[in-house]
Amino acid sequence: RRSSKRPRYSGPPAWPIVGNVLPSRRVWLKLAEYAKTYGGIYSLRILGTPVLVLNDARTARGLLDDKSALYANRNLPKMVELCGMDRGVVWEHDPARLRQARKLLHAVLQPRQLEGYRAVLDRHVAFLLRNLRDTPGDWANHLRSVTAGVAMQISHGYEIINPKDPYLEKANEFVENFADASLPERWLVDWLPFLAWLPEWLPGMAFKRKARKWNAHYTALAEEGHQMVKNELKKGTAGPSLTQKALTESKPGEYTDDVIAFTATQVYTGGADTGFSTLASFILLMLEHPDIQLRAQEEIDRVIGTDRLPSYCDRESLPYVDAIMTEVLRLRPPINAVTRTPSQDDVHEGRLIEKDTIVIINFWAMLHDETLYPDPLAFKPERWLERDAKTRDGNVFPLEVVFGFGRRICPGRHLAQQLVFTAMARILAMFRITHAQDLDGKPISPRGDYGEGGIVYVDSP
Ligand code: HEM
Repeated sequence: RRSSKRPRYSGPPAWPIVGNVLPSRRVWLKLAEYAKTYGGIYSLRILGTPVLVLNDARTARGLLDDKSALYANRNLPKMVELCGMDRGVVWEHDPARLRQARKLLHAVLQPRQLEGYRAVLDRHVAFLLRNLRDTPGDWANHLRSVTAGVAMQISHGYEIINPKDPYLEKANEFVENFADASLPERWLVDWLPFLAWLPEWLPGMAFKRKARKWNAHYTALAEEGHQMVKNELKKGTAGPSLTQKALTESKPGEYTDDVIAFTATQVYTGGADTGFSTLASFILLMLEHPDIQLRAQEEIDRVIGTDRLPSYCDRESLPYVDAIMTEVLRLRPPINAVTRTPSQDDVHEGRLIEKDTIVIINFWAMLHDETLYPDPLAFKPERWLERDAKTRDGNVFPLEVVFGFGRRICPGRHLAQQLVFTAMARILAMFRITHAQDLDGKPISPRGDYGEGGIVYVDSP
């Protein structure tokens, strides 16, 4: 494998055989720390697998935007494959199926198409406001419901009325399984794929039984959702959705049933928790920064008045609220890192990047780069009102970074901004976010612990 004489990117020293050892918790922090010594792009080797880490947005663009075809794949973790979770979008590795899936998502999630869902979005945000008014202590669940509700409405036209809805519970179970299966540090089989060939009855093979169970669960969920829309179409009651559009408006053979079913299911995977994570971070940050909250409320009162609620169309006239959204996503990106892999050997800046290298895109490091954002751990929306020459550069503006790069850029980025902006602006217009109080009248601080998975959200509000 090491036959080429071309130099490779250097990186931290590695142990023989095992190579570099990374922490199992918050690996992006360690990777960002290494960047201080080894720069915006450096290499690691883990159990013989070459790994390249991208820590700065300009370097990432040079690879992922400029050579987008070469870096369009994600390396497929063996556990994800065993679970059949490579069907859909995120881990889809069949180029023809991926093309269909991305085209379908684009057909529904591009800004012009989203206008058709504006009323759906406003209705779900209205439920959110009502729920927050009635039971504010349950704010995290209410935030979860709004993002889940919008995602399901768009994927299947499915209206969640009851939070204990059995289809929603199944979808949530899938999201958990999906996040678990995607964590490479959890599964030895990701690093030693031959384990997948050993019989299931051997000790240490529990992962195979789990994979079989999760595979069946995912298949049943995708088929159930798909069948539900087909039945509604037969009855003439199907509302607009990605599945309805694909089944009724596409040319024959444009999308297979299988691609439609799994792509629709991944709208929920991609959209529900990322939106929840962002809104939960927003609530916690507003609680910590009452001065910023007040300034945003003053802006809303001045620009919108009190006769109506702000909407997405007001984004340009509410620059401070917009800046809050940007800064929440910069400081607490819901996805801290993702991976890609080159489909063949590449030479970049005179250095060899071998085919099948795991390329880690470390969004966290990019969004906390102190040369771009001084005092990077502080929440300062005003950075985005007075953007200097460095941060005015679209290459490094957080909303151009946090949704990824190249061919696998987040297809839900327009929907995400519409939903998150509308919810933030309306919450600010309607409520003052303050600490709950205990029986003695003392303020209770939420713990606000962030989880560890692929999507990082507040586990214990
Ligand atoms: C604040 C909200 C969101 C953030 C920060 C976010 C961020 C991301 C990122 C970083 C990626 C990986 C991009 C890459 O590899 O370069 C991604 C992929 C994806 N996102 Fe989002 N996302 C958000 C909301 C959504 C929504 C609302 C949807 C669906 C409606 C969605 C659907 C997807 C899908 C399906 C993928 C996989 C695309 C692929 O692999 O080709 N996301 N997102």
